[in-house]
Amino acid sequence: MTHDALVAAARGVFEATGAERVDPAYILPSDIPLELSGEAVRARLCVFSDHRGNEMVMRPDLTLPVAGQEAERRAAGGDGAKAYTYAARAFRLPAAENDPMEFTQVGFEWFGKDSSADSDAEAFALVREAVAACDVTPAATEMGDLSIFPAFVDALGLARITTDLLKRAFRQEGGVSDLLAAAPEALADDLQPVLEAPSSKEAEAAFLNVLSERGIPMIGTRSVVEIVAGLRGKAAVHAAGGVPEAARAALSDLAGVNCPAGEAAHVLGAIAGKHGLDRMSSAIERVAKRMDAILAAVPGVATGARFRSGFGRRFTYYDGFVFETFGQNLTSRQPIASGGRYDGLIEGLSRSRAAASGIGGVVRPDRILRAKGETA
Ligand SMILES: N[C@@H](Cc1c[nH]c[nH+]1)C(=O)O
Repeated sequence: MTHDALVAAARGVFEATGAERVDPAYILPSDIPLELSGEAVRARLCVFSDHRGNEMVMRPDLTLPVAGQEAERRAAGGDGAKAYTYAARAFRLPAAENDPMEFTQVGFEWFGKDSSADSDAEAFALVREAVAACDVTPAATEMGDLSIFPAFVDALGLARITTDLLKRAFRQEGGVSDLLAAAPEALADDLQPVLEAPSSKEAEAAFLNVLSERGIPMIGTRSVVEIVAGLRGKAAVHAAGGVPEAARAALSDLAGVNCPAGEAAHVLGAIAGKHGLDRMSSAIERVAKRMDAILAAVPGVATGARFRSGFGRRFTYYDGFVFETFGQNLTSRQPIASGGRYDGLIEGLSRSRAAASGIGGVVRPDRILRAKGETA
């Protein structure tokens, strides 16, 4: 199959569901993709300045601009369940040397459907149908659920500031282990003005000042806003006595979960039981129901599918079920298909003027070609 034939095959699967075809804005103001991309994608955004000097980004995926349109539509009074589909170009600096900077994603986004284990499974199965239509055999599948960690943290009954800091740390690769590795220490004296600043703007200015006095350039992919929020959070947790030992033990058990997907609910349930976290049961039940529904819809997926508790941070809009499917001849950073749930995104993008559940998925025909050992 050629690249065009793969696009047509995948598109046929998504259009057969009756979803509406869309091709939203190519160019977005940089703040939204910067805020909603995980560190791995943020470092790969194609950024430029427009004629007024505003920082803009070529869309790194289709979920963001499609959800942006939907947020506008709902904020203007639109409602109901909506399904969209696209076969469209997206832009990212390459994840591996042989990845293109501009590529096609064929996918769909559903808004306002009920958020349930069954609709999670339905979305996953639809992506797998598109993969099958491309005549490629998946080599492996990874799954995760970004609602599990916050649910564990809530069940621990910690101080609000500690809860917030842990949830924020979870969004960053290695963030939780950094936090749990050692009790948070008091911050260096020269950072006191950052902590004492009356507003976050002044705290950010104070932080930049410390960097320039220490002669440290501002590099890396974390924004000043995030760094300052992290520093202030850490200091507050330190003042509150750090993360209690029992919570550390529960969270480090959770962080280690990496098991066959079919065993995930059992493994999570055992950890919750061991640490006396009864309030976890509904989140874990959903993992169990979802897996049953996936196994029923996609026979054979059980072999080679894994569940990892830390999986799924390429975009920070994800807040529930997430998955990636892999093929041959590609690295672990190059899924041929991926997707997930983002029930909070419409509310965030519309600044709380609207709310709707969301879930979607894509296939990458260029990578499928490579997985099949063919060239474009
Ligand atoms: N936009 C995601 C895939 C996705 C679509 N909908 C939900 N997730 C990506 O590019 O990886």
